Amino acid sequence: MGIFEYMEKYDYEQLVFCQDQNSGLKAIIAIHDTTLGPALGGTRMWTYDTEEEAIEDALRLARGMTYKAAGAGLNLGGGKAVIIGDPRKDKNEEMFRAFGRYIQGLNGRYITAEDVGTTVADMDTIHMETDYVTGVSPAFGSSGNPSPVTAYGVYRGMKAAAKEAFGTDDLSGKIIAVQGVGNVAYNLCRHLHEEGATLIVTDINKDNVQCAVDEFGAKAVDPNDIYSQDCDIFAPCALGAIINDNTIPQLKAKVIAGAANNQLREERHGDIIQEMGIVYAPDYIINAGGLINVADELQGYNRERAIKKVETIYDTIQKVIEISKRDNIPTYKAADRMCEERIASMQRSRSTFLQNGKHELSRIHHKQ
Ligand SMILES: NC(=O)c1ccc[n+]([C@@H]2O[C@H](COP(=O)([O-])OP(=O)(O)OC[C@H]3O[C@@H](n4cnc5c(N)ncnc54)[C@H](O)[C@@H]3O)[C@@H](O)[C@H]2O)c1
Ligand SMILES: CC(C)C[C@H](N)C(=O)O
Repeated sequence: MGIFEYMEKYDYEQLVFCQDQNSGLKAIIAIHDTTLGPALGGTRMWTYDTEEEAIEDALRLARGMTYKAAGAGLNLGGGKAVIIGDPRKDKNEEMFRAFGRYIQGLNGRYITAEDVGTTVADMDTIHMETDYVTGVSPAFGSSGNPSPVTAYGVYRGMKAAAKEAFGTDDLSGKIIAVQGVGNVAYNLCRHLHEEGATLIVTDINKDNVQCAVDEFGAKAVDPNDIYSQDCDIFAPCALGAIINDNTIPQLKAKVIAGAANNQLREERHGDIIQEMGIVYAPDYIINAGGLINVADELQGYNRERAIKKVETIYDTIQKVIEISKRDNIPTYKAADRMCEERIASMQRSRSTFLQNGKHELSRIHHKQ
């Protein structure tokens, strides 16, 4: 499919290519929809095999952010950036400063933050060139690393999903299988351990696994065995597309609630797990805590206010479950419906003339 054809299919607004020979910057910024506000989404740095793969990733992730912001009740649109390169080898100051200038050139239509392969330090470098960046160091009055807040949101959403499946949101005594013990899941495991849950963990990084074993008394299993564990809740916190034809028959959990983006390989996998009676907490609803946290910076960061908003992920998951029951549709579809309705209602909202607004006549009036 051609790029314009793909953009038309999902109604993307803009795709920006950024190149800087000196630093080696090759970046793509995708802006999906700014109906609700400026497009906020992280910058991913990854060794894409082809340029097409990088474009596709930027476009797909940008659209995901439109839904994430709409579902979280934020006045933000969806965008995402990708930098082609190896985050362990190819980073340099000039690259992120050149990238910052490209973001500045968009004049606030796109605001960036961390994603896979980028860090708070990278955001600080971008911040040298533009204010349209969040997740900057707390030293600048910003919110820093979003992962612990994402984890708290996942914990809250997991409790709401557990309430639906087990009649109680108390996770003490529940057996929870966690896939990937990275930045988000480490913090999630801490909340679950403190509440008295029993943890089963896996990761391809042995140090991360050992950490969870030592600190939270977790049982470690091989990466391929995580799906078939006898557990109450499965928390995917590593990769996307892990709910698929191969893994679904292995699942014993009654709840799927984790941080990973794009958990369903295909939509039909969401239909299958619904039919199996599994309560699925849609990924972009349950993992919106990091976005909510960085978005708070736009009003002057207040951690208490951000955390209060992240807590409402519990209510949002409950709302999605209600829509799913009301309309007799799987939870992933219910979440999409809820977000699309919010965006559509803002698109329909009447455009009233404002004397101090952006209309040509308003400007004439002010000049007088
Ligand atoms: N960091 C955030 O604030 C945030 C926000 C929203 C969504 N997410 C999503 O949550 C997920 C985790 O994010 P993170 O920031 O913790 O990333 P991370 O890279 O810190 O952690 C991911 C972990 O998964 C492990 N892993 C990779 N492949 C694996 C496999 N096959 N089996 C088992 N473990 C494997 C990695 O070794 C790593 O420890 C990602 O999908 C990310 O897109 C993160
Ligand atoms: C804005 C960021 C915190 C975005 C985050 N990487 C996410 O996927 O939600």
